[in-house]
Amino acid sequence: MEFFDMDIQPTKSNNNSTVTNSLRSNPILHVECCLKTQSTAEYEEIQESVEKFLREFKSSVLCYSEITDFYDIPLLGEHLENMKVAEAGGSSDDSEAIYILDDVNLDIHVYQLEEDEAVDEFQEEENVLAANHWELPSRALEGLWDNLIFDNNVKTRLIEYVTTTMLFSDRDINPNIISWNRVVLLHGPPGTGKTSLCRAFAQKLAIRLVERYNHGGKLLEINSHSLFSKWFSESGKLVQKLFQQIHDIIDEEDCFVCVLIDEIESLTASRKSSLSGADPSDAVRKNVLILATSNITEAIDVAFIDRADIKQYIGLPSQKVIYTILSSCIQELIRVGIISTEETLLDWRAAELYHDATSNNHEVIPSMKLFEISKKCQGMSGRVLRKLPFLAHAHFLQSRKTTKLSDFLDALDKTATEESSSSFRT
Ligand SMILES: Nc1ncnc2c1ncn2[C@@H]1O[C@H](COP(=O)(O)OP(=O)(O)OP(=O)(O)O)[C@@H](O)[C@H]1O
Repeated sequence: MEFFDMDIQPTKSNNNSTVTNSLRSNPILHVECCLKTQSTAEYEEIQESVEKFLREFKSSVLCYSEITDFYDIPLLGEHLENMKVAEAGGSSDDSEAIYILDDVNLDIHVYQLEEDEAVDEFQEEENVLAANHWELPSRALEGLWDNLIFDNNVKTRLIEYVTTTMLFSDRDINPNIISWNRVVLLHGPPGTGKTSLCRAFAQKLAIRLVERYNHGGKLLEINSHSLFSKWFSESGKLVQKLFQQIHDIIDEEDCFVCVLIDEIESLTASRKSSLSGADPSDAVRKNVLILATSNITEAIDVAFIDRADIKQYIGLPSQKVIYTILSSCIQELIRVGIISTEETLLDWRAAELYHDATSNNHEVIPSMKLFEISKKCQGMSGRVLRKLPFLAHAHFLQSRKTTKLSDFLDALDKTATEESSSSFRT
C-alpha cells in the first residue's frame, strides 16, 4: 500500500479548498475517529494506532478534511468508520490551513455513534410533546456541524467557550470571584441555522468530552413553543414538572447534558406568570450547558439575557456563505448522479479572485454563473437556500434523471429570480 502525504478528501463544507491554502503550524490539532457500530475496540488502543499512523505516513494534513487511506492498517481498517481532521485549538479561522504534523500536538477523539433516533418526552396528563431527548453522539446528527456555514468564527467561538469553561471548572475557580453561567444564546432571523447549530454543537461536545463522562452525552430539546403556547402558558405546573425531569437526568448519571431551548422568548415572556422557581438556568450544574435560540431578542427577559455568557447574533448569510451552501448542494447532486459533469466548482476564495480578475465570459464558467446566482440570493436564509436546488429541479427539470451542470445552473438561476421576488421566503 502506498501512502501519500496529501491524500486527503476535503469534507463537504470545504470541497474545493486546495489551491489557496496557507501553511501554518499550531499546537493542538483535533482528529475525530468514529468507530464502527459493532466495534468493541478499546478507545486508547485506537488512539495510539491513529497517532502512529498519522505520524508515520503523513507529514501534513488539511484542516476539516477526511482521511481515507487508513483502511489497510489492520486495526484501523477493521474498527474505524471514518477519520476527520477537525479544527486546531487556538486558531481563529483555520478552514483552509495545512498543518505540518511535526509542529502540532494531536488530540485524537475516538467515539461511537448512538443509533437511536430522538426519544419524545410527553407530559402524560396534558398529552403534549414537551421535549425530546437524544443520546449523544447520535448517528442522526453526524455531519451536521460540517455542513453549517457561517461568516464569522461562530463555531470556533463556541468551542473555545467550552474549552475555557472546562479549564475554569477543572481549576476550581471561585465562582464568587469570576462567574460564568454555562448559558449560550443564539439569536437572529428565522432559518439561519440557530437550532441546527445548537444540535451540532451538542454533538461536537459529546465527541470531545467522551473521555470525561462515563455515560456519554445527552441533548434534551425543550419544545417551548408547544409548552408556552397561549393555552399552556396558563399551566406553570407543566413547566415545573419538565424542569424536575431535567434535574433528574442531570443528577442521576455521570453524563454531559445540553439543554436546548428553542424560541426562548416564549419561555421568558411567560416566566413571570408561570415559572416561579423553575428558571431553566436553575438547572445549570457543572455537567450542563444551556443552549437557547431566539428570533427576536427584544422580547427576551432581560434577566435571562444577562445570564447568557455568549449572546451570538446569527444573521442572514453573506454572498460567500450563499455560494458555499449552494456549491455544497450541487456537490451532493453530483455525488448521486443527478448532475453529470466533469467540471469542478471553485471554492469561494478562488471564485472571487477569478471574478475580480476577469470581466467577460462569466456566464459560461460554472463557478462564475454560481457567483452571479449567489449575488441574486442575498437576503435569503440558509433554510431557503437549501431548498432552492430542489425547487429548481421540480420546476424546471422535472422529467430529467440526469442533467448537465450548465442546465442545472440555468434552472437554479430562474428559481433564485422567482424566490427573490417572492415575499414568503423565510
Ligand atoms: N448557515 C447555514 N449553513 C448551512 N445550512 C443552513 C444555514 N442556515 C440554515 N441552514 C439550513 O436551514 C435549515 C433550518 O435551520 P434551523 O432550523 O437551524 O434555523 P433556525 O435559525 O433555528 O430557524 P428558526 O428560528 O425558524 O427556528 C437547516 O436544515 C439548516 O441546515
